[in-house]
Amino acid sequence: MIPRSLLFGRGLALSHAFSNQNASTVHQQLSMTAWNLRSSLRNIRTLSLMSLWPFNVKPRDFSLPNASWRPEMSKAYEYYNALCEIEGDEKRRLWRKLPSYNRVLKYTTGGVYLSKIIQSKARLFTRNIKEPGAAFEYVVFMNKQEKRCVCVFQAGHLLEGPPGHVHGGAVATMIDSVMGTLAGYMSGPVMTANLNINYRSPIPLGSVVLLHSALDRVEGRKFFVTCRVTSTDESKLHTEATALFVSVNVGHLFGTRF
Ligand SMILES: CCCCCCCCCCCC(=O)SCCNC(=O)CCNC(=O)[C@H](O)C(C)(C)COP(=O)(O)OP(=O)(O)OC[C@H]1O[C@@H](n2cnc3c(N)ncnc32)[C@H](O)[C@@H]1OP(=O)(O)O
Repeated sequence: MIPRSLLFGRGLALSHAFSNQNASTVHQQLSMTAWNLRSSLRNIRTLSLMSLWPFNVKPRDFSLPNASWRPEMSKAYEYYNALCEIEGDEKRRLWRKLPSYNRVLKYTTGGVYLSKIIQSKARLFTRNIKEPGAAFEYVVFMNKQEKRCVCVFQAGHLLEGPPGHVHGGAVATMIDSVMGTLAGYMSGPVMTANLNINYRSPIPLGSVVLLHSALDRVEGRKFFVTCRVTSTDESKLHTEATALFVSVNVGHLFGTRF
């Protein structure tokens, strides 16, 4: 929607210009008015282009550094971010930092199940807490050529399970999300069909860990993925997982299949 002030505000400037007796001032004001009109048209064009964007406003990338990040998180981020600058074969970059938004598409139908209100309020599970650092703070770096990715994850205080440690379900959420992101990056839309997790050592609340995920093999529509959660120096193994992702067509995700 274009604000009324944008459409009509310049008209006021025009009528004001003609009420002025001084010719050179009128000329000057007319030029200004023409400039204002041109800039309004530019704004209108930008607004109409933005209305094609499936989000209300330009989405915020939640995976950029913020004040809640511990030095360990920033250090790991800088390490992998620097890898993104290195060019491999055919001048292609091996590593890529993935942006991360808090919602998928504004108008996914979800078939007959979701009302318009629920659709408009839908937010990605891992990005629905507004306070920076309170829950899932993470960034994913993808290496498509090597079919693997690394996620730097800082577990916030709202993710407590056993006293002082991260809830197993929160760890599973991150594992599923990171493995699913890798499988989806390699193949297009996927759904988790099977997820197996072995918890080897608890993750202290507030600590920073790495999730190393790799594509093991592909059989038709089936993508077998592995994941290891370790300390940032990789000396400690926290969790191991394997999963099967099945590639689905868009109709499966958007509800038209059901
Ligand atoms: C950090 C970034 C944040 C970004 C976060 C963004 C990423 C988020 C990723 C999170 C992903 C999720 O949590 S997804 C949400 C949780 N998952 C779900 O709700 C999925 C529910 N299940 C389904 O919708 C369905 O069962 C599917 C899609 C999995 C499969 O159905 P289908 O498409 O009809 O396919 P179907 O013929 O049944 O199966 C295809 C092949 O897979 C095999 N198969 C199917 N299920 C299984 C199974 N459980 N275990 C073994 N094998 C199986 C079949 O035997 C067959 O093998 P063969 O005969 O061909 O050999």
